[in-house]
Amino acid sequence: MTNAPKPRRSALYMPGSNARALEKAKTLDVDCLILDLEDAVAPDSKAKAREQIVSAVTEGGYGDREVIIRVNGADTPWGQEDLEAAVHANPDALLVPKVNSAADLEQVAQRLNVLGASPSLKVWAMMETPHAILNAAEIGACGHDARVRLSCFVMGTNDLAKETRAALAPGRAVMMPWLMTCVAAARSGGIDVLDGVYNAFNDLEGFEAECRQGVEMGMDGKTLVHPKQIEACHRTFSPSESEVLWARKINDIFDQPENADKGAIQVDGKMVERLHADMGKRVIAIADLIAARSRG
Ligand SMILES: CC(C)(COP(=O)(O)OP(=O)(O)OC[C@H]1O[C@@H](n2cnc3c(N)ncnc32)[C@H](O)[C@@H]1OP(=O)(O)O)[C@@H](O)C(=O)NCCC(=O)NCCSC(=O)C[C@H](O)C(=O)O
Ligand SMILES: [Mg+2]
Repeated sequence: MTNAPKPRRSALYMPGSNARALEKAKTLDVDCLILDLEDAVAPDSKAKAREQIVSAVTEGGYGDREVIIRVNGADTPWGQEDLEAAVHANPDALLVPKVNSAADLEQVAQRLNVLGASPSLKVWAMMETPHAILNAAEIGACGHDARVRLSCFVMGTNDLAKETRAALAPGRAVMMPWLMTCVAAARSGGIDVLDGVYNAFNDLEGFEAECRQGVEMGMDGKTLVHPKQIEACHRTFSPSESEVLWARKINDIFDQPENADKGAIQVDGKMVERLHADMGKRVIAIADLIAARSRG
């Protein structure tokens, strides 16, 4: 089954130890918030960050933003307590770091059931290790197993660079095979996939170029490290007016009775098939959902 369309253009990380950021997030026009207990939090601050995240999520105030808690891995001293706390807080999803295989996600799913997690709680997977890339197909296939709750991949390009020693350079040529493998694996499992972060948050030109690259690759959105990045991210990942007009036009044409028996037609000098109309339906659905938001 494929995820229902949902705007996930932007997913802003913030350290759970940063109370100001957790509060400010309530005012930011962002689709998803990733409240981090993992790499953005120093070991001595893990307990405080966990407490702050639980009380922030329990208190609420994040409106229609999707709230995701990134826990520490099960093999760390904090993983089990993070999972318990996150189940108690009941966000929209848990983000599991450094997933290596489908078995890793199955273990998390079992633990969530033991802890009595709400059926609405989803699981997102960080794709950021060499094993994750090599096992991307089996991890993506978890999208078809409702017990595993998998709904989204998040690319971890910093960890991929660290683990492989590949450069995280402008253009990302050397990362491209891994990124596209994960796009294919996500789609094969019917789930979404978000691009990695752009660390140089003051370089908005470079950031926007990387957003455009993500759109071309088929990413659903991008993970962000700073509020400055939200505007360019939404500008790039939102369907443009001309894309929406085109999508409506070809759907209207295929809906006309005289085209009921046609599989391919000519529109404005282009060959258009029903698969293009289906692609357009997704564009229209995402555009309508963005427009329906009170935050704009
Ligand atoms: C990078 C930062 C440490 C910079 O922080 P700071 O120097 O405080 O920024 P500013 O002074 O410019 O902040 C201006 C205002 O914006 C708020 N702010 C800043 N960042 C955030 C944020 N991420 N979320 C919410 N609000 C934020 C400040 O509070 C200021 O507000 P105000 O008080 O009203 O003036 C910082 O941006 C930061 O911590 N970013 C997130 C870092 C993070 O979470 N990293 C982990 C994920 S990245 C990763 O590793 C992905 C993956 O795993 C991989 O392997 O690639
Ligand atoms: Mg990482």
